[in-house]
Amino acid sequence: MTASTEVKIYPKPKKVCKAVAREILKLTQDSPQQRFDIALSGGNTPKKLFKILEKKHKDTIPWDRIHFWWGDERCVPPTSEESNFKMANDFLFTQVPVPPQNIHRVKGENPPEEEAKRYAEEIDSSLTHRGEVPVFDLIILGLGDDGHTASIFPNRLELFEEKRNCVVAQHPASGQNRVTLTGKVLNNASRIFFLVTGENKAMRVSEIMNNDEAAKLLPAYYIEPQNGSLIWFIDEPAASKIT
Ligand SMILES: O=C1O[C@H](COP(=O)(O)O)[C@@H](O)[C@H](O)[C@H]1O
Repeated sequence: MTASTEVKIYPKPKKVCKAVAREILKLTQDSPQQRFDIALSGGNTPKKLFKILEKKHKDTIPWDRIHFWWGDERCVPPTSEESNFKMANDFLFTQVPVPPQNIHRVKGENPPEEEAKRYAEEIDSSLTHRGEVPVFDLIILGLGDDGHTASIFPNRLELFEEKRNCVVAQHPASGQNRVTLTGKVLNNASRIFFLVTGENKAMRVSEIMNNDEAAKLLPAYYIEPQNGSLIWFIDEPAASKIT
């Protein structure tokens, strides 16, 4: 964790998600006329965020200017309960006026390697670049219990040196294929928000925040935007072991 990293702690997951939703509103309103590219995280944590975006900001966020992407996706059909797209579709895209052409999903039903290549090309042809690396305006990340982020797992730390935008990675326990952005794309974002809630994340959060030796094995520790900002939005249970 560097000195420029901000850490915001809230009593409950709902407050965490309300704060992130307000930031998204502000960021998108502050860039009038421009498109705004957001990469979403998967897993369970963003569900509350999607509900709040719909409930509180349906009429105020300029949905037509936001393009939605994913930091990672499970290689499953879009109808699967495990699909990160399905979660966002059920709780956000079917509830707010996002133009369908602004939704850039990873096609989890395609052969994984082909899809990683196709998604990398779609990113390259749609986003602006800094150097040769695409720039997301905002990437929202989660933290797995094992310290993974996006689908960069602890056994794949070399993905922070990878030259491609996207690769296929396997979940270490289930072997499930995932398509994930690589470290160079994550760390080239203009902003990264970590959204972390729950006591089960407390140990990993404390290792990262305290710069413990153990953190060096955790992919989330290597999230450090080179030309952007990093904010951790955490609830009190997840922050409870920070010393
Ligand atoms: O597998 C995944 O896990 C992480 C964390 O998920 P959560 O359920 O603990 O919120 C998530 O950020 C990642 O995108 C996802 O595919």
